[in-house]
Amino acid sequence: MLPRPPTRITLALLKPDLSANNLKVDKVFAHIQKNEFNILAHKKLLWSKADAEAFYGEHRGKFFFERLCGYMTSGHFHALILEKPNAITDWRALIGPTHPPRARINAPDTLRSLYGMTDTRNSFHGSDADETAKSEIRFFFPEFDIAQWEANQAENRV
Ligand SMILES: Nc1ncnc2c1ncn2[C@@H]1O[C@H](COP(=O)(O)OP(=O)(O)OP(=O)(O)O)[C@@H](O)[C@H]1O
Repeated sequence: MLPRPPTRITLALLKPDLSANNLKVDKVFAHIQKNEFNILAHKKLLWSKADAEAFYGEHRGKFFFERLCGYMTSGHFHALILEKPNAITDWRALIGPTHPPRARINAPDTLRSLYGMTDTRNSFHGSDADETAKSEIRFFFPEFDIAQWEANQAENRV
């Protein structure tokens, strides 16, 4: 049997504005399947202000920080671990530019173009690098054994 190509993992969020609409959530999940991501874990969460401030701590002090934390605590949202070769770049390509109005002009087929509302309410998140993905996965899924996942990857390669 041929070895499977190595895969990567990323943390994806379907933010509260999108998660409030089950029809949209179903469409996004269909899109995720169609683009051949493997969903390794999935949970629906409701954040406290402290949770939002902890996750978005790097943005503390920026003009949009309070708005961002208010938005992320406004309702339930979905967190997913997605797996695929190039999961990080593929998921970020699928969701598109951070700002939906720009996405509608420059990347009209992306999820933020289709579903995002404003610069803050942009409906999705995706990790931007391997190390960030791991730390974000630990934040949302402390029970997910990254070391074990990496060991399984290495085994599949021999
Ligand atoms: N100029 C802005 N005005 C309002 N909100 C913003 C602005 N820039 C970023 N945000 C909000 O802060 C979040 C985090 O910003 P960041 O720069 O990390 O963008 P990103 O990496 O594209 O988005 P994410 O981290 O959610 O994938 C954005 O997703 C958006 O909700």
